Formats: sequence, structure tokens, C-alpha cells
Amino acid sequence: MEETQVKKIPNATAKRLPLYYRNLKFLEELGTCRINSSEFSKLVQVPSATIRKDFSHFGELGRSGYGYEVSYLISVFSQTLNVKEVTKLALVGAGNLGKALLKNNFRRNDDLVITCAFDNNETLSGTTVGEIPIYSMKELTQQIKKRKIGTAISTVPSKYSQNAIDLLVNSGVTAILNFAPGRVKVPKHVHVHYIDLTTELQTLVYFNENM
Ligand SMILES: NC(=O)c1ccc[n+]([C@@H]2O[C@H](COP(=O)([O-])OP(=O)(O)OC[C@H]3O[C@@H](n4cnc5c(N)ncnc54)[C@H](O)[C@@H]3O)[C@@H](O)[C@H]2O)c1
Repeated sequence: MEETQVKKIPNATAKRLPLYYRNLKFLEELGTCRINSSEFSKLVQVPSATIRKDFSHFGELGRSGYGYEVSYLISVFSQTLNVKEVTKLALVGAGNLGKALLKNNFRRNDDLVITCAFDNNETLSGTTVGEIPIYSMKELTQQIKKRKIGTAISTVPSKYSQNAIDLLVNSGVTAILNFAPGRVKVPKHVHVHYIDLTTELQTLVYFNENM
């Protein structure tokens, strides 16, 4: 996100920020993407002119006639309030590598957390790794939507990963970290990053032997 030009915020505005933030998170939970100042005014019980004035201290946050993007307001206000936005992730393919990632669960990074996993091996469904539940693939769409997850990790072997990734994409996931080397097809709005440990190691060995 671009740095927003924030001037010194008046105390009265700063005091209202937590109220705005709490209600924006509430709107986000409801799936509201955009809101104008008069709608927001009814929710927070602050005059819309005050809201517009308050928001103006953070630069150009919205457009007249269009309103404000809820997610953008949240990201700007969370910086000022120093609130950490946690990215919730899903994992598909709870095999050897998948379980290792679930056990680790980015414990050194508070901003990333795997909250659920999926596997087509029915014997894994209903089990947990630490506190992370493993669901069957039949439950994937419902869980991803309910948890509002946009980013997933796939540790499904290449041979089967297209199926798993199609289901993720059809459930609303737009960013995927794929540990299987086989290339998958996704729509343009979806980003896939590949982590190929074999290639990384071969490159390392090459440099070790030739440099
Ligand atoms: N294990 C490692 O150290 C390691 C390291 C680097 C890369 N990889 C790559 O990661 C991938 C997984 O490796 P692994 O060792 O964990 O394999 P694994 O066989 O232990 O696990 C794969 C899991 O995927 C599940 N699965 C298969 N098809 C599925 C589908 N269509 N939908 C949902 N789940 C499905 C299986 O039930 C299984 O639990 C491979 O492509 C491998 O090359 C593994």
C-alpha cells in the first residue's frame, strides 16, 4: 500500500478513530465493500460532516459520489492505530510437507496464520494438527467463504494440484503458494507462486561447485 500523507491529527479525530475502525471491521465482516459518509454516519452516530472532516486528515480517502472503500479505510486507520492486520491462510494437502507447515504455522510471524487445512484423504477429515482443523475437500468452499480467506498454500502433489487449485479459485482464493513444481492454470486475477526446493538446491550445488 502507498504511504498515505497523514498530517497531525486533531485530538478529537484521534479519539473517534477506534470507533470508526471497529465499525469498519464490522462492515467488512458483513461483506460491505464500499460506504458513503451518510451511511457510515447512521452506523457510528457521528454527523457525516464530522466524518468527512475526520477522514480528510488522512489525505484523499474516497471520491465524491463514490464513497469510501472499506478495506482501504481499515488499512489506513490500522496504521495510525498500530493495529496489526492478520492474514488468515488455508492449506490444501495435509501430507508430509503440509503437516510440517501446519505444525510450524509461521510462529515467528504474528501477521500470518494458517487457520484451516483440507485434504481429500477422508481419514484426515475431523483431525487436527495443533489447533488447526483438517476438513474434507467437500467442506472447502463453505469454510473458505465463512473465514473470508483469500490466500492459500498448496502442498498437493503436481499430479492432483490442478483439481485442488481449481476448487480454491472457485471458492474465492486469489493468491496461492504452490509447493508442487507442476504448473497450474489459473484465471488472470489469481497469483500463483511456486516454491521448488529441488531447483533451489540444484542452483545452490551448482554455485558451490562452480564459483
Ligand atoms: N515432503 C517434502 O519435504 C517436500 C519438499 C519439497 C516439495 N515437496 C512437494 O510437495 C508436494 C507434497 O509432498 P508431500 O511429501 O507432502 O506428499 P504427501 O503424499 O505426503 O502429501 C500429499 C497430500 O495431498 C493430499 N492430496 C492428494 N490429492 C489431493 C487433492 N486433489 N485434493 C486435496 N488433497 C489431495 C494427499 O491425501 C496427501 O495427504 C509434492 O509435490 C512434493 O514434490 C515436498
